[in-house]
Amino acid sequence: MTGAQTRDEEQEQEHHYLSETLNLLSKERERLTADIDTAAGDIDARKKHLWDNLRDMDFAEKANYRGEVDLSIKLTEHAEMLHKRVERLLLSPYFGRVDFHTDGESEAATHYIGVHNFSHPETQQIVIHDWRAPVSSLFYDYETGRAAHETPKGTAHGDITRKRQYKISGGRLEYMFDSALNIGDEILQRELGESADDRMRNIVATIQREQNAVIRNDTADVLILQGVAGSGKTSIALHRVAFLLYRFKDTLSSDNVMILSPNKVFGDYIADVLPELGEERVAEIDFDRIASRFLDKVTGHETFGEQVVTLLDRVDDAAAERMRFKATPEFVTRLDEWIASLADEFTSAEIAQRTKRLSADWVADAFEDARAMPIFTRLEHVADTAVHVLKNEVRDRGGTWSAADTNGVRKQVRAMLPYKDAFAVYRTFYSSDEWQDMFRPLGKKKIEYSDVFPLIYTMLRTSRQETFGHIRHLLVDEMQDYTAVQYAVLRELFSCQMTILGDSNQSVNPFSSSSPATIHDIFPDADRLELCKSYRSTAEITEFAQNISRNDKLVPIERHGPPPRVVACADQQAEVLDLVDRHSRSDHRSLGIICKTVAQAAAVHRAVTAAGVEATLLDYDSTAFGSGIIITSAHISKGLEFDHVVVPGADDENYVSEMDKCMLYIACTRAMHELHVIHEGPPSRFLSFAADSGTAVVTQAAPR
Ligand SMILES: Nc1ncnc2c1ncn2[C@@H]1O[C@H](COP(=O)(O)OP(=O)(O)OP(=O)(O)O)[C@@H](O)[C@H]1O
Repeated sequence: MTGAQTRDEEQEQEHHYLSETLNLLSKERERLTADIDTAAGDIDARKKHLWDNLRDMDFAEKANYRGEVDLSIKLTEHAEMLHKRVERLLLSPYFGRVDFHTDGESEAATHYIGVHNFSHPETQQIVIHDWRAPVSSLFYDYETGRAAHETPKGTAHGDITRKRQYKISGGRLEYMFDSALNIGDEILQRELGESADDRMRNIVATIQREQNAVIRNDTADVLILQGVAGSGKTSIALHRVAFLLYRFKDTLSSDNVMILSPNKVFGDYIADVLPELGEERVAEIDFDRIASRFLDKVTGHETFGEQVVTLLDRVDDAAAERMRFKATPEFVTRLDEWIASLADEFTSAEIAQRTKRLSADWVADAFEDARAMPIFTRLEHVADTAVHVLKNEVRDRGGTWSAADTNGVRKQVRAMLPYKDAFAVYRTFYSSDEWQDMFRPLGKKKIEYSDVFPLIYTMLRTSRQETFGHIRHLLVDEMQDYTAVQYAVLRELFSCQMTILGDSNQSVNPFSSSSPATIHDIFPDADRLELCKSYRSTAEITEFAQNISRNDKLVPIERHGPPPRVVACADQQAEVLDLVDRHSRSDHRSLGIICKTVAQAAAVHRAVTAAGVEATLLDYDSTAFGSGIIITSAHISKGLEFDHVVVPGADDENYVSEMDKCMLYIACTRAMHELHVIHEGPPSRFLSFAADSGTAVVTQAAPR
């Protein structure tokens, strides 16, 4: 009875605290709205004044006035940003509370934790702590009992006397839990049980301790994160970016961060996480865009997607061998050695202009002086110096110097190296008998994907190129799909901190994937962390996927749902339509129909839309994720997730190779709540476990 009363009292206190907080936030919103309106009026008035008096102002006055207008605009933008934060806090001001009794103090202090910091406008006391503040680590890293956190005065030791979690939506307290543990399972279970959103969402209220260690690692220059499917790698990496932006706010801004994502759809899917965390979106790039930037004027080239499509269609042993050859760190070493040896092929010769000459010795000295430069930049330097010297001599004697003279000198210097450009250097790398089969262009003007990054690397190492000098943190997702030479390219382009994450079980190209150990060899000083708990899927779906491709380190979350279904059917299209119908009658929102290839996905899309169902096809040209029913290939579905997943075409003739097995694994691990795998002929060999292990319901579709 007393306990119940206490609980009631506590509930009342919490409701009271919430309404007080909302009150303060509302007042702050009003104040900011008024500030923004006044500032907007002020800017308009200043602009008008400037316009009306433009003729009477001198240059300095105009510049001064414009500076003031710019400053007012910046201040207004800042107020608008604060306004947005307050609006967000009004919906859900906080999600956690920690009461911490610092040693030597008379009582415990209560700290509420939310997505943003908020201080009382009059007393300046902190009402809500930003989740990234040092004190908030008490919430993520400790159970009740002894704990410590950093303060400006040093480490504060003491006891956590209470930990509480809240779910507040639309400004209403939906539920709260006291938990002695790290982050109580109940809220986590509820969050995970919800429907998938159209976009990736933030997980700030339920970050787990091992995930927090990744987020708050602020010392690693390069951090390599291996994590099983659904372990929160991508979410955690984005929270880590938000944390670093907060932690280093004086030196790091969103303009200095870039995400290297597998494709544009994925970029769109994750685009909201940082804004939800109060940070601006950051720039994105993918390897295909890097390839276009360097190669568009040099040669046509296969894309990664095209390579995957070709491999899924048919594995050509010779092509596989070429991929393997170019995927290793040793290959980069050989290419480096080859590039370093180019200087030995330079033969200095006399440079002759109409009336003047420079001796071969002069050229050799100029070439030697520029030894720190990449070879083609070095040649340009020699040519520039020669032009400069000769031009001055000619002009000193009253002669004239023309563009043709400059070109003539350049041509002569270029001819001292037997290679016209980086492409010629790269082709010659394969001229030995031993390696000549390793370079096989796809026709006259197109190179294989496996040559794309070796060639770009050769370009970067043989002449100075524009790099991403302003980027100070690069996040690389799907690390297993990139080869050593791609990492070497990244190192040339980005001399900055990196967070590199992926899962070796989800490689899409078995001939050119990299393990965390290989990547660690490339970045020997990197910190290596691992996430083994899988959060996305029910335990049943995770167990099913484990049977396709086992990872003994994986720990499934204890969340249950219906067992996956393996359905034999006579008419696959009809079965897909049945499942679409069944999904539309469920409480869940998203359905992913994931095929092995884009061509298969396009065929299913045609059939489904012909039956009047609205669905989005995601192929290699897609740029946005979309919502509702999505039909795509396993490769494109990487990183995405859906409430329900249907995998059509799970026949033995379709899923047969190691690469197919990877695709099947990726497709199945996209499901959060329900998984249906369907086949018309004999089921794939990778599903043979299903019939006898009891990890799935194996059924025959009802006759139609
Ligand atoms: N601590 C957490 N609290 C709530 N949800 C979580 C947590 N960690 C992960 N999740 C959820 O698990 C799912 C998988 O997360 P995410 O996509 O970041 O994982 P991943 O390791 O990148 O997956 P994959 O490699 O399979 O694409 C998401 O729905 C995410 O919200």
